[in-house]
Amino acid sequence: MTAEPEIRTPQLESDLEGRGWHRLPKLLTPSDCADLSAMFDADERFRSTVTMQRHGFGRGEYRYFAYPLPAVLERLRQCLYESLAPLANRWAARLGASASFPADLPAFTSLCHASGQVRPTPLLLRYRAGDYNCLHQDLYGYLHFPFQVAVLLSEPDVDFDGGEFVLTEQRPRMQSRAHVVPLRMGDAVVFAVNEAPRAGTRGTYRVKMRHGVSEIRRGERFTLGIIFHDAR
Ligand SMILES: O=C(O)CCC(=O)C(=O)O
Ligand SMILES: [Fe+2]
Repeated sequence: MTAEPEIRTPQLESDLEGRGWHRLPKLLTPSDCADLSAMFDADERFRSTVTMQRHGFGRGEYRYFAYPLPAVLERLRQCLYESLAPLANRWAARLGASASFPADLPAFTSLCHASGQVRPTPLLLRYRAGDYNCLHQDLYGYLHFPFQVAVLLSEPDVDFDGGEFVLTEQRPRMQSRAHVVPLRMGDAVVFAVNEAPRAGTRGTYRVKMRHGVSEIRRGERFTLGIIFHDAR
């Protein structure tokens, strides 16, 4: 991990408000990326494996980590949570939600566990030529943190072609808007899990976000997904 991730709050906040995503360049070093990708075959690290085509989720494979998480992931998850929790609370207030997110991840994890969401959600994804990830949301129960993070672990144009990270914003009474997030190896994207508040001329409205990955045309693409709420 590159020291402590540099999170510039005003930029993060205005990006998430304006378009639902913010890029964190070089969140992980190339050697962290290689170590994490290599973990894909370490069965003892994972609690379950999903073959996406079996569920109509797309094509490719992903694996949910078991607790305890690898040290670099645990540290990153805690540190990102702490940076994002104040904004999560501001969003909850604007969306009229009663949720209040504690300042640190162990406290939020305790809330998840108390409401029956006990299984870890961070995951490793592997795509090969022809694979893709359909637009979706990562909601795993009643409690959900409004942001999640994905870190690209492979290098575009070198390790793979295609495989763009995409997001859509579904806006009330308007056509959906699409985003393609430019990522290099080690870069991360912070994005809204579900609903994002947006300032309109007649007050705040809600935008529904979905994310996915376009088809990989060549090679192999790994991603680390960091979701903060645990699953039922
Ligand atoms: O592979 C990707 O870039 C997207 C992964 C994903 O869906 C996630 O991290 O939740
Ligand atoms: Fe996802």
